[in-house]
Amino acid sequence: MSDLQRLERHACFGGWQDVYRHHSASLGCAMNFGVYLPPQARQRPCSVLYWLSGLGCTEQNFITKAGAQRRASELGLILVAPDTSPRGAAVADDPAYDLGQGAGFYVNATQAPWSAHYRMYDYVVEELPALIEAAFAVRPGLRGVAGHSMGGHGALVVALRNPGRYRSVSAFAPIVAPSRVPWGEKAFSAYLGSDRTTWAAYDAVALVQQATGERLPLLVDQGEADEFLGRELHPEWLQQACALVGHPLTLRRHAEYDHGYYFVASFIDDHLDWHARALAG
Ligand SMILES: N[C@@H](CCC(=O)N[C@@H](CSC=O)C(=O)NCC(=O)O)C(=O)O
Repeated sequence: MSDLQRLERHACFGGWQDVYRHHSASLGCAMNFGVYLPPQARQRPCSVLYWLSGLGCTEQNFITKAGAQRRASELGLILVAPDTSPRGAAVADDPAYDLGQGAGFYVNATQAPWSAHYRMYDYVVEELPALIEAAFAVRPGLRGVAGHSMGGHGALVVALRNPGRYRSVSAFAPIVAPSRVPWGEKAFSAYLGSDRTTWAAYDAVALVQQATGERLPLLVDQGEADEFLGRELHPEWLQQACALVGHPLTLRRHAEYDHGYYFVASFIDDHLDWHARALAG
C-alpha cells in the first residue's frame, strides 16, 4: 500500500503543480517528487513525461525553473520530476556536490557504503512509474523520459537500456559518456567500483554502440557557452557513435547558451512537443 503524502499543491495553468513524498522500497528512504497535472487530467488519463534533474538538484529545480508547465498544460502531459538521490541522515553522503546526496547518477550502486541506498536506476525505471500508474490517471505504457546534465545521462541510459518501455527520450546538455569524463569517473568509481567493464551499462555512448534492437530517436540540445562542455559533456562522442551504428539523433547546438536552467527554459517547449508527438495515439 502506498504511503503517498502530498506536501505541496499550487494551481498552475489550469492544472496543479504538486509535490509528494513517499517511502521508497528501492532506496530505503523517503523520497520527494513533483507532479504537474495538466487540466486535461481532470477529465481523462494523460501520458507521462519523467524528468531527471542534474547534480545538486532536488525535485524543486525543474518545477520552479524550467517553465515547463505552460506547454504541458496545452499538450495534456503529466510531468513527474523526482529528487536526484536517496536522502537523509542514515544515507551515505560526501561533502562534494558531485557525489552522494544530490548526485545519484541514476545507477544501482554495488559498492559500500553506497549500495545500501543508492539504487536510483531501479527507482526511476521501476518503482516510480509503478507508483505513478497506480496513483494517477495515466495512459498505461505511454511514457517519455527527459533530463538535464546528470539527468540527461540518466534519461538516455534508462531509455536505451529498456527497449519498448519509453516512447520518447530527450536531453539537455547530457553527460553522454560518464565512463570517460571526470564527473562520471568519480561517481562510477565510488558507486560501481574499479572494474570499468561494469560502467558500460550506464554509459549512453557505449549503449548506443551495443544496441541491437530498438533505435529510439534521440533529441539532444547543447549550449555552446556551456562551462562543462569540453570537460564533462562531449556531445560529439554521442554524435559519432550514432553515426557509426545508424542511431537516429537530432543534436542541436545553440550559440551563447550556458549550462543552467535559463538554457533549459529556452528550449523546454521543443522537448515537450517532441515527447507529445511520440506519446500521441
Ligand atoms: N557549481 C554547482 C554545480 C552543480 C550544477 O551546476 N548543477 C546543475 C546540473 S550539472 C550536472 O548535472 C544544475 O542543474 N543545477 C541546479 C540549478 O538550479 O541550476 C554547485 O556547486 O552546486
